[in-house]
Amino acid sequence: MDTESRVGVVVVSAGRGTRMGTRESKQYLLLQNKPIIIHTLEVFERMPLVEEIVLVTGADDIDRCSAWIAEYGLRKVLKVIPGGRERQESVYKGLMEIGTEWVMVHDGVRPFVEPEHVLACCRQAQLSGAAVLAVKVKDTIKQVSESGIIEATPDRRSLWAIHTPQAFRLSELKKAHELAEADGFTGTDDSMLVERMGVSVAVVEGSYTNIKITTPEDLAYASFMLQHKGEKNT
Ligand SMILES: Nc1ccn([C@@H]2O[C@H](COP(=O)(O)OP(=O)(O)OP(=O)(O)O)[C@@H](O)[C@H]2O)c(=O)n1
Ligand SMILES: C[C@](O)(CO)[C@H](O)COP(=O)(O)O
Repeated sequence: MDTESRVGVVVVSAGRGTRMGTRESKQYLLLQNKPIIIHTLEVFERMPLVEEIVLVTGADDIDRCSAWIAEYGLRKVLKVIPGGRERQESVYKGLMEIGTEWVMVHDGVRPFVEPEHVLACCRQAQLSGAAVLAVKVKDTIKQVSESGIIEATPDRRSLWAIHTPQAFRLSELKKAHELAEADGFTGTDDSMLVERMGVSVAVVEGSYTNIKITTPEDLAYASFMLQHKGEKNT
C-alpha cells in the first residue's frame, strides 16, 4: 500500500450556522481580519499530502469565496461548488468533483486542526481503510429519556467525540453515500455511512483544540486560540 499517495479534500461550508445566530453565516465571520473558512483552507493548502481541495459552499457565496481564494493564493482549491440542504448532500456533491483515490472530508468551521493530526488520520485510513479524528470524552455521558430521566451511563472508556477530517477511499465513501440516499438514511458524519456498510473505521486521537465553531462562545475561544498560535510563531 502506498501510504504516501496524495489525497483530495472536500471542505464543507454550505451550512447556515443557525446555532451561531449571526446574520452572516459563521464560516464567513472574520478572525484576525480573515474569514474563518480561509483559516481552515490554509491548513490543507500548506500540506504536501494534499493534492486538491473542493470547497462546497452556499450558492450565493460562490463569487465571494472564489475572490478570497484568489486573494489568499489558495492554489489547491480547484473548485468552489454549491452545497445541499443537509451536510450529507453537501459532502456528496463535493465527492463528485474529487479526482484522487483517497479523500478527506473536513468541516469548514474547524480551523484549528493540526497538520500532524490530519496526516496521522490520512495515513491510518490508507493503512486500514478508513479513519476519523476524535478525542476521548472528558465528561460522564448519560443516555436520557425524552422525559428527562437517566436511562444509562455508558462506560466512558469507550466513548470518543468524533471530529473531522474523516478519511476514506473515494470509491467507498461515494458508495456509502449512495446507499444511504437509497435507504433514506441521514447520518451526522460520514463515518456513520461507511460503518453501516460493515466497514471498520479507525479512530485516531486528535486534539481538544480542533473545535467545530458552532455557538457564540466558540468565537471567543477561537480568537484566543489564534492569538496564542500567533504568539507561538513569533
Ligand atoms: N447543508 C449543509 C449543512 C452544513 N454544512 C457544513 O457542515 C459543517 C458542520 O456543520 P455545522 O457546524 O452543524 O454547521 P451549520 O449546519 O451551518 O450549523 P447549524 O446546525 O447551527 O445551522 C459546517 O462547516 C457547515 O457549513 C454544509 O456544508 N451543508
Ligand atoms: C461531522 C461532525 O463535525 C463530527 O463531529 C459533526 O457530526 C457535524 O455535525 P453537525 O450536526 O453538522 O453539527
